[in-house]
Amino acid sequence: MLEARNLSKSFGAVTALDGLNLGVREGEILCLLGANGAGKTTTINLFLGFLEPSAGEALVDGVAVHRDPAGARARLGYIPEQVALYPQLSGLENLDYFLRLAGVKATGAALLDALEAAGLERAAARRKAGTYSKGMRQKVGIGVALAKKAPVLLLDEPLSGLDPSAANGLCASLRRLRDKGCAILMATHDVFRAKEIGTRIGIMKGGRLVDRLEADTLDAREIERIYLSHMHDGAGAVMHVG
Ligand SMILES: Nc1ncnc2c1ncn2[C@@H]1O[C@H](COP(=O)(O)OP(=O)(O)OP(=O)(O)O)[C@@H](O)[C@H]1O
Repeated sequence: MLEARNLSKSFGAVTALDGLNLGVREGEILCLLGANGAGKTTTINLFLGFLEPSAGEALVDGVAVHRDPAGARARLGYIPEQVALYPQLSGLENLDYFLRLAGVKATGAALLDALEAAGLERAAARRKAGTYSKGMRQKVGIGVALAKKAPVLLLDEPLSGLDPSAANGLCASLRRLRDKGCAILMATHDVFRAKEIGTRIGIMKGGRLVDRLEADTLDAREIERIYLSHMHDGAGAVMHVG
């Protein structure tokens, strides 16, 4: 559903992404770990069509993003680190607005169902979004993806700043989406949550994918040890699992 083929991006002299190859299938969660500046957000922005690749291509459900950004975006749900909502509108009205922008028609009942499935209670859905916590704003973002029936979900550091209960709730929503067949790519700094929900984990460094791990073959401490070994040595690509 998601594929990067030799995907590269430079900003002037800075190589943000250097020949990235990765794929995410239906029902998989790929978690990207990496230090600040490793290229995680650049990867997500290339899939979203917010950036043009310098070389290679990003594909969403077989659609090359740089050739058909609107077609690719129609298949995507996106949760940035801070979900921006219109503060004067309720969560329900925000959802309605974003879906109309995406050209998706849904009844009020379907919108409330999507928000409820994303974990936002009905009473809260009718409150102004200006009163929402970060976790509640993210639930509206998940609600958009659910109502759009987006087959692919991109998340950029969605866990940072969430309290443990909100983080648990988000992870539960992501697992449900995965079980329904959604392909999910998530950039995160949280090794332990990556182990908990990831099917696979990619470790990025200096714009390159330097390792790929199968999450269920390693425990969180081993993943952290491997991650730190990459951060602390100057070695190139080492593949622990296919
Ligand atoms: N618009 C831009 N102009 C110039 N350089 C950029 C731009 N966007 C990203 N970069 C550079 O590209 C590199 C990769 O940045 P990116 O934001 O993708 O990293 P990241 O892994 O998401 O980091 P973080 O964990 O801090 O979010 C960094 O060196 C960054 O400074």
